Amino acid sequence: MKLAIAADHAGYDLKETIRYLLLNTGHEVIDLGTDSADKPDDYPDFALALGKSILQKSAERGILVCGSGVGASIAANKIPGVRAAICHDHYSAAQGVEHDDMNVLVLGARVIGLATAQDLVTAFLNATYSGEERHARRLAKVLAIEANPPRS
Ligand SMILES: O=C(CO)[C@H](O)[C@H](O)[C@H](O)COP(=O)(O)O
Repeated sequence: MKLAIAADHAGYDLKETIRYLLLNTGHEVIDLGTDSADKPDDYPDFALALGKSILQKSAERGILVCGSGVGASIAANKIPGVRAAICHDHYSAAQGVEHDDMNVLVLGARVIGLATAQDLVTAFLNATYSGEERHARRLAKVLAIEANPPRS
């Protein structure tokens, strides 16, 4: 699969490990930074770059890493067309795709270990959106909110 991956300084080490794992399992990976754990930077910059790669279809799905996964999730979900979720368990990483058409998996590098991260990435990548009527109906409602968000 064609994937984009990005992290801030707090997620850099996990991002690099996952990137090599993905390359070793035959995926095409666009690395959108950051390039160091030592230089503090800002997660919204990487969430934006990754979100753009999804919107522009340079990547089918994305993996985003920050310290907790919270900030990156918040930032990524501001981008129309991005459906990002922080996951800590296998069920959510798979079901988020199957039911909700999640296209960005967000990981908290200061929260989960490598084995869990690997399991979540595998669950995310092996899952496909079911498109069943009830899920399509709910997703259409999500997209309607995105297209016309309440302003007050
Ligand atoms: O976890 C995060 C946001 O939810 C990000 O990794 C932040 O950048 C985190 O706050 C980094 O903290 P630091 O003290 O600047 O390393």
